[in-house]
Amino acid sequence: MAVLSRLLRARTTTSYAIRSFCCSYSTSSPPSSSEIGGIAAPSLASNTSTDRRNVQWVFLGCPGVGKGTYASRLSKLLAVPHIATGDLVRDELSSKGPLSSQLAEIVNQGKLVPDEIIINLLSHRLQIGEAKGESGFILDGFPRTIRQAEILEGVTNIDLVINLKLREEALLAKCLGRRTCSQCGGNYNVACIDIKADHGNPAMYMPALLPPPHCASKLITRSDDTEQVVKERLRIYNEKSRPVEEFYRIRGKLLEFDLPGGIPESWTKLLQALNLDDHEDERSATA
Ligand SMILES: Nc1ncnc2c1ncn2[C@@H]1O[C@H](COP(=O)(O)OP(=O)(O)O)[C@@H](O)[C@H]1O
Repeated sequence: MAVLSRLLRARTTTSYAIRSFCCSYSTSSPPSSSEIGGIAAPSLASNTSTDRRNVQWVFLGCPGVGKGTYASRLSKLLAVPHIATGDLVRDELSSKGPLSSQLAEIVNQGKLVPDEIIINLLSHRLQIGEAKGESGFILDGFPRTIRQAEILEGVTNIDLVINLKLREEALLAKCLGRRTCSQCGGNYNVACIDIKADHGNPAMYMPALLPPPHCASKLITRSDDTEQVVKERLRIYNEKSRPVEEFYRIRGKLLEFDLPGGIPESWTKLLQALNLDDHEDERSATA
């Protein structure tokens, strides 16, 4: 991981040409896979075997789709770190370090942070993980541009990219409904999405995820979750991040996943799509 973090940094701050990448993150043969709906979903066995490196997955999807929710659940299930670049940016903002005023302005306008800054934050996070003995990762919010995807491809192999999808009309409401408990850090959503079936689209119901009573008076909203800023983030996603889906689609790494409804239903279906449903049963049985 230290090598990965150093290479990431070198790759973006200089014109460093990476000729080879040889460590446990090198180009080992891709994990064995089973075909699901024409998409190669990894078999867990290949990713957890000790003679291979751990999973290296990426989550893509519009703001509000739920990348953080599902990436964090998978990270616990697979025992790999969930690394969200949005969280790294928010940590930097709250640290009041030298970058924070520049970052605040960018984030509060819904714009993307320059690649150099994001890669430095990510490299630093990977180095800390290395020191703690972490291996593998589930990236959430990175890469968000073709350039970031190319930089990542230049330094390591990504096994799988999960593209979470939700109907457009639900995304804004879900962003505006997000709340975090300022004390325990728990994430909730006060929006209840109830879309009727129309024009061949099925109905969709996502209940609110309400906080427990002890968090209810401590809820905060992200400063960039206002209607104007979310609309700008959605516009930027379509302009800069949508092409990243195609980048991975043509490389045969993209798993498209339409969220069918609320978390219990979507989680079960996501595990099935990833061939991980047996694994969760085993975990609960041995817990
Ligand atoms: N990979 C990235 N490249 C550039 N900016 C980023 C990246 N990841 C996060 N950011 C910045 O952090 C903000 C919050 O990111 P995130 O929490 O992932 O938001 P979202 O809910 O829009 O997916 C983004 O709007 C952007 O300003």
